[in-house]
Amino acid sequence: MMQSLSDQMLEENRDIFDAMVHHRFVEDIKADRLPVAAFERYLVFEGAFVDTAIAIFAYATAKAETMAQKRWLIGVLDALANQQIAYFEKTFVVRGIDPASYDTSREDVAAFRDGMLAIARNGGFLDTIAAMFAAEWMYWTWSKTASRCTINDPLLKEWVALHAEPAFEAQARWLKTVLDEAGETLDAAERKRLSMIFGLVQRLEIDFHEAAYS
Ligand SMILES: Cc1ncc(C[n+]2csc(CCO)c2C)c(N)n1
Repeated sequence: MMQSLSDQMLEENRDIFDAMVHHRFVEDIKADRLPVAAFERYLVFEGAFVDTAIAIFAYATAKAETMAQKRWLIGVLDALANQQIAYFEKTFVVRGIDPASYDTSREDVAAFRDGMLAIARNGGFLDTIAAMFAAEWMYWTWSKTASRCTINDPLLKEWVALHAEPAFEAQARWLKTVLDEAGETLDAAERKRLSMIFGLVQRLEIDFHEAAYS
């Protein structure tokens, strides 16, 4: 039997995926030593990215092939706008963070945003699904481990818990299933191209998470 497309993507990009799930940002969270300044910088960059994710999933919704896919993606959009964005609105108030005083146009942060947006705007439906599978499978993987660690900052603990919970797992698994079903009828070149998107996203993610430190 042919290997599933998602397994092929994970296998071909194992080194870069492992580098991201063991990034110092992740290791610092697991050891409960993420510097406050790094967390707050990350929160501003990440809040801006969640706004971008709404645009990415809106492109995916427009390009979806079936009504079942559109219905699922509209659910994702609802969760982004009403749960994820709400988390940032609350967090910025509680911590007295002014997002306008941070530079979200810096190169590493912009490269992630523009790279993800370009895939969604210029690519086909599966390109966006591959990119978001890369982003979400990676978050779910490290958050599952980190959620079992002691995290003293309640807002950081909440953010990690959000990505370890069943609703987020279901979202990551949905992306995986879409890829695996489509992958059965794709030729080797197309499967390779989608796998390379997975790798590109991990590289952009590594730089994005490094940006929290400077
Ligand atoms: C930098 C960065 N990369 C990946 C995720 C994972 N993630 C969590 S929610 C969401 C969008 C739709 O569910 C994505 C991609 C993140 N939050 N931030």
